[in-house]
Amino acid sequence: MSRLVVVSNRVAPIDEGKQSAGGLAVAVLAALKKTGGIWFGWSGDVVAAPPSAPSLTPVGRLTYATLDLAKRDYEEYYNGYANSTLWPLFHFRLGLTNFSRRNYAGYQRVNSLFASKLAPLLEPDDMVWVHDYHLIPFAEQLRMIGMKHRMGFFLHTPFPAPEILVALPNHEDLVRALCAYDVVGFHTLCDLRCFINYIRFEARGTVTDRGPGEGYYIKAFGRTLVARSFPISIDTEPLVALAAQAANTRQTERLRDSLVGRDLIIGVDRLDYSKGLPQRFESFHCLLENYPANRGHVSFLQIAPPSRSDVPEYIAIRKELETLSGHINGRFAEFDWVPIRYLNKSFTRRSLAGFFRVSKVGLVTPLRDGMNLVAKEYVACQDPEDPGVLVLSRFAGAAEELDSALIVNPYDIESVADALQRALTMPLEERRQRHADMMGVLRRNDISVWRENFVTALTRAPYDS
Ligand SMILES: O=P(O)(O)OC[C@H]1O[C@H](O[C@H]2O[C@H](CO)[C@@H](O)[C@H](O)[C@H]2O)[C@H](O)[C@@H](O)[C@@H]1O
Ligand SMILES: O=c1ccn([C@@H]2O[C@H](COP(=O)(O)OP(=O)(O)O)[C@@H](O)[C@H]2O)c(=O)[nH]1
Repeated sequence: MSRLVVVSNRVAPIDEGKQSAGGLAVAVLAALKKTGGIWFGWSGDVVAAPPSAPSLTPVGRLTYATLDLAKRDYEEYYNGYANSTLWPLFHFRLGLTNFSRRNYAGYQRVNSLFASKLAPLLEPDDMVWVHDYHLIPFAEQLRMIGMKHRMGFFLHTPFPAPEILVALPNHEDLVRALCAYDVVGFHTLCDLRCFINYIRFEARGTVTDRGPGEGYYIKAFGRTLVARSFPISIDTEPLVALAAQAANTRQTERLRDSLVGRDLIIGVDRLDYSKGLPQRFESFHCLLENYPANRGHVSFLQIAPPSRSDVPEYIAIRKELETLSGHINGRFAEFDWVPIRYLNKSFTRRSLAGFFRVSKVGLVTPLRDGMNLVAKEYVACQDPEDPGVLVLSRFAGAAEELDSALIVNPYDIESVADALQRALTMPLEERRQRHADMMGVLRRNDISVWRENFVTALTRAPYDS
């Protein structure tokens, strides 16, 4: 069997005890732990003079190969083109999308640099699996320096509708670069459809259906590849076990004690404008206004670790949420009850598992999200005898599979408040049924299935390199 070489911008913290707030790192680590191989990417450090060779750290059957970024690369590639151009555009936020030629050049430069550093580590039989929008040109760059491996790409964000993508000055170059892979994977059928439509109507390529669940053959820009949806998931059974243990840890007990019998609504998200946090806070406000019996009886815990804190839009959303939570707490708090507990810090998976377990409602309301693993984790952490209810945005990739959640439109503040009220008062039998349906989904499609489906597709894909 070929060795798997995974390439992503974010590599999970090498100290596994540390929390890694970000679904890609969580999911890729879970997938790679089983197969072994190399995980290549940015170390997370920004330094004046990056060393020329990657630093190699073997951990069991897995070797981490990481590179530091120079300040200029961090600004132009990561903060710039990846997170100020592609991220907002791929989340359908044209109004927040900034484009500069300088950042685009930085993006290409880092992709080329990373490809040149990975090439010497590759063995002839390796399969290369590249992740996410930071690294779209990676395969093209590897092929330019003569690498002939099978190469797959998985996009962890949504793929935008072609009408939005064409606003990007270099959209054609970007999609041409995607076509340098042998397999291109998306979370949902909706993302896949957007890609197919671009190929058909903008790139004038051909698209052939491979049959149910198998995706499409794409012929475009002189190459043949497979495009398909592979909904990412969680390591379901270990998380179920962790949550059962975490139900009685000291920390979980402290949270439970602090509630003194009140119901808890929980949200856990990187502090990102795609997560719909201001609208979520407004919906909780609306719940307290429209259903006053909840005042003094329901608390909302929002965990929001800061993310991409050098990008101006992320600074702005942080300020906005501070104002909003202060306003809502000022309006409703009592001497013995604070409606919103808003925390800008991250927690370990174990802590989160316990917090999810004691929460009556999991509130996951992004305006757009590739998948949203928190939605799946919340469900897996419930007590099947007395489960909480997931309230889930229709715009999270997870909604395609978790249709037994209460599905909401996060822009419709009042209807989210209604869904919260319904969740808080839902009869036990209905909660159990919805939970069992969703657990069925999470057991059928866990992280191993995601990895195996992708790797199998890559092994069998047309290979014209
Ligand atoms: O690496 P950062 O800039 O700190 O950001 C963290 C990650 O955020 C994004 O995660 C996405 O991947 C998840 C797993 O597939 C998915 O559930 C979620 O909907 C996405 O937002 C980003 O795509 C990753 O590259 C980042 O590492
Ligand atoms: O304090 C935190 C907050 C989040 N996470 C994890 O970070 C991931 C977030 O992934 P998701 O797909 O929900 O969103 P992303 O941040 O990747 O956009 C999930 O596995 C969370 O459990 C964590 O470990 N600690």
